[in-house]
Order: sequence, then structure tokens, then C-alpha cells
Amino acid sequence: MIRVDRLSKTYGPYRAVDDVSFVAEPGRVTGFLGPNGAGKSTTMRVMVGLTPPDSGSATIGGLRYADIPNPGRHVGVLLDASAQHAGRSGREVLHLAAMTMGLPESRVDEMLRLVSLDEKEAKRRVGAYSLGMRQRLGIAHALLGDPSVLILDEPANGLDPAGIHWMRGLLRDYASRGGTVLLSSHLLHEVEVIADDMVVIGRGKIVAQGTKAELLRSAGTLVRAEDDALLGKALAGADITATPIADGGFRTEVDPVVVGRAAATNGVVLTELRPAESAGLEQLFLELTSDTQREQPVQEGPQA
Ligand SMILES: Nc1ncnc2c1ncn2[C@@H]1O[C@H](COP(=O)(O)OP(=O)(O)OP(=O)(O)O)[C@@H](O)[C@H]1O
Repeated sequence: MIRVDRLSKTYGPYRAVDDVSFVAEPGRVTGFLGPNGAGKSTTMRVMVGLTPPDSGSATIGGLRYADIPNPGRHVGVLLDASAQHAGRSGREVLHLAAMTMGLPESRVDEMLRLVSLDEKEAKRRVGAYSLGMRQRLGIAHALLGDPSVLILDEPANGLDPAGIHWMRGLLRDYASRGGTVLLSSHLLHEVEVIADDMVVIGRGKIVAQGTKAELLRSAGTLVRAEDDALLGKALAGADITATPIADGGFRTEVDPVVVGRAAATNGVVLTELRPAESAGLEQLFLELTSDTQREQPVQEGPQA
């Protein structure tokens, strides 16, 4: 289990991570979702001891990363796929890590097979790899020590659709065998399709967290009509607060049946009426992060 407890980190005037707390449980994939600059990478860097926090803590299995003996055997980490030594071959990168962890060379072959890097590719310099190949190598590196926890920062970056599909299967399988997976993304859809639990961060603060099902449930009702302007009037007339959505229609917190009645009473022809689910979650994500998206200096003292 990963536990983050009241974690804060400030860079000069920026509070990159602000009192962040959450847990990632074994047997589950936890998606760490937030727009660019929200504080995901900083949180993950603190988790693996690369960045010291100002306050709070991050522990894995009850220990700080720095206190875990032979950490690669317990925690697989992929933070920046381009951080590998560009002059080494993929095989060399894995070989050195295997030696450090006391693993046999056969494990390197196993991992290369797992991420579909063939012998020719494995012998090529990492500097000549595509971003997708680097991500595959990074995933192989993270899994090398057969860890029980995976911490992956934007692992789908640079993967093509087939690669993304492959990675989802791999992570699902890993979690179903009891592993803990924490993966970050700035794309809602990417997290939504794979995560059991979601932690949403905006400008350093947690803005929502829970199981995916809980977050979907809180996503409300989606309604569209032949004439959305008329629908808008009908909803307003029934005192139903509704938010217009980009591709037509509205999202509202009230039950579909209440929306349906308001439409029927006003003779509005509906073309769609359903629980908002992913459309609602997308709206929720935009709403939750819209006012926390821009990087702004920490406010000091009382506000004017
Ligand atoms: N070493 C650093 N020095 C100064 N500011 C930093 C440093 N690292 C991160 N920041 C700032 O902290 C904030 C959070 O950055 P972070 O990389 O954690 O966000 P992120 O959610 O991972 O974003 P992205 O999706 O773009 O990777 C940003 O404003 C960033 O500019």
C-alpha cells in the first residue's frame, strides 16, 4: 500500500503540492489525474525519495522509500522514460539494474520479451529509441525486480493505441495478482478506462477522490433535446440547475426522472436522457480543475 499523508512541497513562491493525502491499495489500480503542472510528478518524486517534502510523508508498505532495503525488489518506478543513459543499450540498462538487485540475466530476457523489445532493438542505444520504445523499456525496468508496488508517471506517453491497450492489460493483470498500481495522467479517458480508484489533483490540492464508481455516480444526469434552448428554459423554469456541455445538451445533478418531467411538462422533445457517466466525469474534471489549472504564486497573508 502507498500512503501519502498531508504532503506539501513548495518551490520558491509555488506551492507545487499542498496538503495532499491519499492511499493506493493493493489489488487495485489507482489513477492520479490532474492537468499539467498540477503536482503529480512532484508527489511521485517525493514518494521515491527524489524530492524532499516540506512537510508530511509518503510511505510504501509503511516505510519511506529511502528506508526500504533493495527497493527495486519492492517498488517499480517509472518517472521519466527519457532519463535512461542515452549511450547504453536497452539490454545494458536492464542488465545493470538486474546486477544491482541481484537478479539473474534470464530475468532481463524475460522482461524484454514481456515488453516486446526484440534482440536487435535491445542492442540499440537508448538514445536512438522512439518515445514508445523508451516507455516499454521503462516498464520493463520497473517490473524487473518483481515488485509488489508500481509507481508510473504518465506511462502511456508516447505509446501507440496498440501499446496503450497492451499496457492496460499488463497493469490490470498485475493488480489482479495483488499488486498496487499508482499511475498518473493528465488525460481523463486514460485513467477512466483502467483505474479502480481515482485521485484528482489541481494546482497542488486534491479536488476529488474515491472509487471510479463513486465518482461516476456523482456525475449526475445528461440530457439533450431537439431544441436545447427550449430545454434550457424548461429546466430553469423547474428550478433545475444545469450546466451546458460543449457538444450540446446539459448536465445536472438531479435525477433523470425529474429532468424528464420538466421536459414533458413544457413539451420539449428529448433526444437523450441518461446518467451522465463518463460525459459527467469529464465535465466534473473540467469543473474541478478549471479554477486550479493555472500556475499562480502562493498567496501570502490575508487576501485583499
Ligand atoms: N524543480 C522544480 N523547481 C521549481 N518548480 C518546480 C520544480 N518541479 C516542479 N515545479 C513546479 O511545480 C508545479 C507542479 O509540477 P509537477 O511536475 O509536479 O506537475 P505535474 O502534475 O506532474 O504536471 P505534468 O502533467 O505537466 O507533468 C509546476 O508549477 C512546476 O512548474
